Amino acid sequence: MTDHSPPPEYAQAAVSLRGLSKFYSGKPAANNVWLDVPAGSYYGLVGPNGAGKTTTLSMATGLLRPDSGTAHVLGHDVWADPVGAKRRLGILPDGVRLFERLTGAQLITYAGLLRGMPPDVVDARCTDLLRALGLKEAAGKLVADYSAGMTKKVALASALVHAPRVLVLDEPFEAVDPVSAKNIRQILDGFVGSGGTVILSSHVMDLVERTCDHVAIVIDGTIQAAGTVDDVRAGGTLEDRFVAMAGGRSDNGEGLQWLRTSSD
Ligand SMILES: Nc1ncnc2c1ncn2[C@@H]1O[C@H](COP(=O)(O)OP(=O)(O)OP(=O)(O)O)[C@@H](O)[C@H]1O
Repeated sequence: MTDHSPPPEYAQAAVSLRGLSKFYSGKPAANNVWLDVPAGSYYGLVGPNGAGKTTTLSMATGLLRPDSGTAHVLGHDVWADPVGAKRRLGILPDGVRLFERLTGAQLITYAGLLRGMPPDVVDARCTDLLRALGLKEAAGKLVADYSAGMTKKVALASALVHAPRVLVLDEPFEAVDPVSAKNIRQILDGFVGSGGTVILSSHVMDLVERTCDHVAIVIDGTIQAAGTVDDVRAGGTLEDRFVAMAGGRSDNGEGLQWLRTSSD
């Protein structure tokens, strides 16, 4: 029988990435990524467009098979023991593709039943989640008719219904209004407060700085800095550190003079 017990070196980490790489047409989208996300942390993953955040998170959660390297979730190898890893994971993937011909309530119910949960527990949690995320009125509406923010929220509810211990969220606040964002932050705060781990990617440095206790900066498919937010920002702001590392462009829109001169 295969032994799926966690190797001791991964026991303390919620997520451990070891040498994860993915190449497209010979170019690295993620290049030898090593990262330990401590259990109970609120971990931000930041980086410029195309840096490899989605690729890394997809490999870490079993959505994309790496060319090399391993990913463990609470000690369970995502590829060798997918059931063990995925039981503990809630995922909000990039560019969420959902069964849009279901209503919001049906989608959350489907996610719960797929996890093998008893129907009465699914029902109760579905009601709680719809209320907590402000979707109660839209429960009977087709997801196809949801706005982008509502879609994000129903996808988050579907990721939460089985009470995972690790949440991996790709751009959870994108397209979400400020009231809903605050609402989601409170839910995530409570989740981390009870010992859960949140990993989120975001382009909003201010949000990461205010919300997360740890952060990793990804540039060109590699982790350039990782640790507590205070360590990584090193006395400045996270945005300054990010821009310095990403090599901030200062061409001031040169080459777009035509945009500034009107012929009328
Ligand atoms: N399926 C694919 N086929 C080919 N190239 C890909 C594929 N997926 C990603 N890439 C490339 O890999 C690199 C990393 O992409 P990725 O989506 O991981 O970046 P990201 O940091 O999430 O970007 P963003 O912040 O814009 O969402 C990019 O250069 C992208 O073009």
